[in-house]
Amino acid sequence: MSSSIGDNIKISVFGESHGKAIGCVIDGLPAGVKLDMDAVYKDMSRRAPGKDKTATPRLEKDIPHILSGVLDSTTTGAPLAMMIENTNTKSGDYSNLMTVPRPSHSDYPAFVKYNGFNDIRGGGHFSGRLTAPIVFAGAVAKQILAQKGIIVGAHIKQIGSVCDTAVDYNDISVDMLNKLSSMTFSVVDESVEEKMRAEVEKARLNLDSVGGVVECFAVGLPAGVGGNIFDAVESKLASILFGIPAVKGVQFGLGFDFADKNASKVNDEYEIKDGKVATLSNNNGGVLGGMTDGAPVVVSVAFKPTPSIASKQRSVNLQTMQNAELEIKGRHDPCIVPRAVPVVEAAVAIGLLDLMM
Ligand SMILES: Cc1cc2nc3c(=O)[nH]c(=O)nc-3n(C[C@H](O)[C@H](O)[C@H](O)COP(=O)(O)O)c2cc1C
Ligand SMILES: C=C(O[C@@H]1CC(C(=O)O)=C[C@@H](OP(=O)(O)O)[C@H]1O)C(=O)O
Repeated sequence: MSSSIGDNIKISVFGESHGKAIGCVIDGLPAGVKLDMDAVYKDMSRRAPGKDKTATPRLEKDIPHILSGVLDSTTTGAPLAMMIENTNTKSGDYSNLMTVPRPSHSDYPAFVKYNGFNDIRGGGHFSGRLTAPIVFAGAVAKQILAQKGIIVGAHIKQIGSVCDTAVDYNDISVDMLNKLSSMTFSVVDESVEEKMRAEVEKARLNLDSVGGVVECFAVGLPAGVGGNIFDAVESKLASILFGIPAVKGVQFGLGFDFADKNASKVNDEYEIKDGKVATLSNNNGGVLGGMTDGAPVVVSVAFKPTPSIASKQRSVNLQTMQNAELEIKGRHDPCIVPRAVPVVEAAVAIGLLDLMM
């Protein structure tokens, strides 16, 4: 299993959802970075489970215990190891799933790849719970980026059929991003929150789940960050974003919406603004030729509906090799998207920091 990423900042994530603990080791951090632990706790609690009806009822405090690499709240330059205890597991809910895999979860391919030795409880190492250490690493990365004038923030673009207000990709303010990063339900137009919550509640009451999109922005990047071909900003960020469980689509700028357009309508033309080169629009999401062009980086991330739903589904019994019916017990997110906002911010911050070191 490869659970490590990064060229300059190397991050390794460990643990299982129902094991003793989860955590990460971050190697390559500069020494002397004063960490604002309140900001770290804030991001951890934005993601933490058990908060409200849009989330799994599994309540975890998700307090990060730093084991090494930080002294007097300041990085020492040694690997930063961090651990979060799992305190609220109900493993009995998973007893039938090793023989009857859940549709659209990792159960079946993991059973085949690991010869049935994988820990299936709570999704094991494949669980969305492993995004807690990613958020921790991202909170550290965001603070280092902020010292360079780079701010990352994201919002819930869509849940089911309900959309947040469209953001002008060429006019993204630091104030808006800081506000989004301080919210537990991050939307630009606060009047859509109730409708989004209703969409999740409708799915939950129907013993179902619902998908959505998180849109993330990074402002303050100079032009020329990134590289060509496989070192492209898009390649780096996508490889981290696709490591988030349930992510099934990543697009930069207009992404798939470019397909039916003519260049004359969507090219990002240039102008000189305050003596500097600037683009008149930002349909490319701030990336050209794999490098930043100085406009905000804009990436949208599609999440599928949570696979574990309470209604009856068709599956198979891997012991008898017969068709089987499956009723999933347990505590699942009726929608992953609200809790995934800080996870997407973290993935983008980790990728950008790695590119900039
Ligand atoms: C924050 C977060 C919470 C999640 N919660 C659940 C959950 O409660 N139940 C579930 O079945 N899947 C949940 N998932 C998604 C599964 O972990 C994911 O669908 C599964 O590992 C299969 O991976 P894939 O969807 O990327 O193919 C969650 C994902 C994230 C990021
Ligand atoms: C615990 C978290 O989310 C879990 C992610 C998850 C999955 O299959 O991905 C399944 C559920 O696990 P359990 O059955 O143990 O409650 C979620 O609660 C978390 O995000 O911290």
